[in-house]
Amino acid sequence: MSNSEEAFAEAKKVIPGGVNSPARAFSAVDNEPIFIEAGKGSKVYDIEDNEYLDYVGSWGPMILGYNHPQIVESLQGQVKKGTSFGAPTQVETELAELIIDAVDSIAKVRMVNSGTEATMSALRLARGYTGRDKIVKLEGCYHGHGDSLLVEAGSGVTTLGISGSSGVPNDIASETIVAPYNDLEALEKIFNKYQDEIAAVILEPVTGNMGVIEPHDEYLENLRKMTADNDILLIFDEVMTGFRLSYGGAQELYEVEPDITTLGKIIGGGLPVGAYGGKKEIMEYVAPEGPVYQAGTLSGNPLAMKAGAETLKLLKQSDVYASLEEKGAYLAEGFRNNIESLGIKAQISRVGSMFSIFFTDTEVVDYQTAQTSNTDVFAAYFNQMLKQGIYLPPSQFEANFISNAHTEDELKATIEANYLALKKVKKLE
Ligand SMILES: Cc1ncc(COP(=O)(O)O)c(C=O)c1O
Ligand SMILES: N[C@H](C=O)CCC(=O)O
Repeated sequence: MSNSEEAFAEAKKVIPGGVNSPARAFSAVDNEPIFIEAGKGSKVYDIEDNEYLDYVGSWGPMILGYNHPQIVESLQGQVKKGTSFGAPTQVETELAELIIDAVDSIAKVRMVNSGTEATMSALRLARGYTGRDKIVKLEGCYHGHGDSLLVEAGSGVTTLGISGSSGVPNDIASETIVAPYNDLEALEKIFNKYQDEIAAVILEPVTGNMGVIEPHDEYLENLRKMTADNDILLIFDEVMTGFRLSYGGAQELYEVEPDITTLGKIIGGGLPVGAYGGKKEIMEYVAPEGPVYQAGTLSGNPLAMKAGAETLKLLKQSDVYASLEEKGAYLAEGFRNNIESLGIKAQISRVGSMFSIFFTDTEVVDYQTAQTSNTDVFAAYFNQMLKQGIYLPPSQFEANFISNAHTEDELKATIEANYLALKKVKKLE
């Protein structure tokens, strides 16, 4: 047994499935998780000190790479002062100001501890503000594990083929209406049927949790118009895309402003965090200013705020987004050349530094088409990459992330590994 196998066996005795989040389980790729000891830049090291070039990035937060010296230093400074007070600190205001400065649609923002809390709270706020109960979510989008949002969810729910409804009261699930991504006609029908009952539409503006899928041209603009025309709030879940696709997130990239935005991942610099923000008149509904209650013992935790603020300051000062776009384009072109020269049924989907490979020749535009990808081929591909020391998310229905720490040589090595892995899996098609 390897050290990771032993560690996994031990973990399974005391933790359900041996993992604290199902997405880490490796069961969809017929393998077992690697136990990580450390990370530095673009690399992670397992408990046997094997080195992996990493494209998981802690599922998104590590845009600057692991263990960035300035973030580590700022955390050390904060640890010495104290790790939690349950009282206001100035660093909460600092991070809020950085977010508001970056994201035009946010006038006020409330910090929470995870992306799940952010989306749950955003829904409660939308319901409290509009006085309506129904929510529209899009198939294959994942917004964390809140009751209202597990219906037809992506990420681990799709990876593990879980229905999403076990343990969720019918009365709650029935308030969620599901529509396909990239399909305005379906939404129009829903709006006509439930016109005065829908509080909000929530979506990942660019999806990552059914693999990366880009919105069709003008999809987000038209969605904005349709929701406004029907007095329905538009919630962009930018937990993954916020500060990832550009400093102002997907909404800056596509020039569409939602009413409420949810954030997480990058804004905590690798510590547990979430946030939701939006227009002033909507955010004024949040307690103690307004009637919508939401709270948290560790909300605005000074360590998370410090790491987040330091990360945003580093991102703001640099040309990181231009560089990530270049790296993403280089990697995607290399992968596409490999696919073409080997004649494999696969496609690369990429926006900025988020990308996925789908093993299908059907154009992937939504949840149904994402599911045409051959997950057996994906599993074999994943394992071939891992053997070559490339650590990818262990699921077809996740996004890969490039960080600012990835070098040109590392990207080149990844393209070479991709060629060899594709060559090996070709016979499985
Ligand atoms: C788009 C999106 N929303 C919400 C979440 C939930 O965030 P968390 O895992 O921090 O609860 C995630 C990731 O898990 C996500 O990718
Ligand atoms: N897809 C999820 C978030 O983006 C993966 C993280 C998790 O649920 O553990």
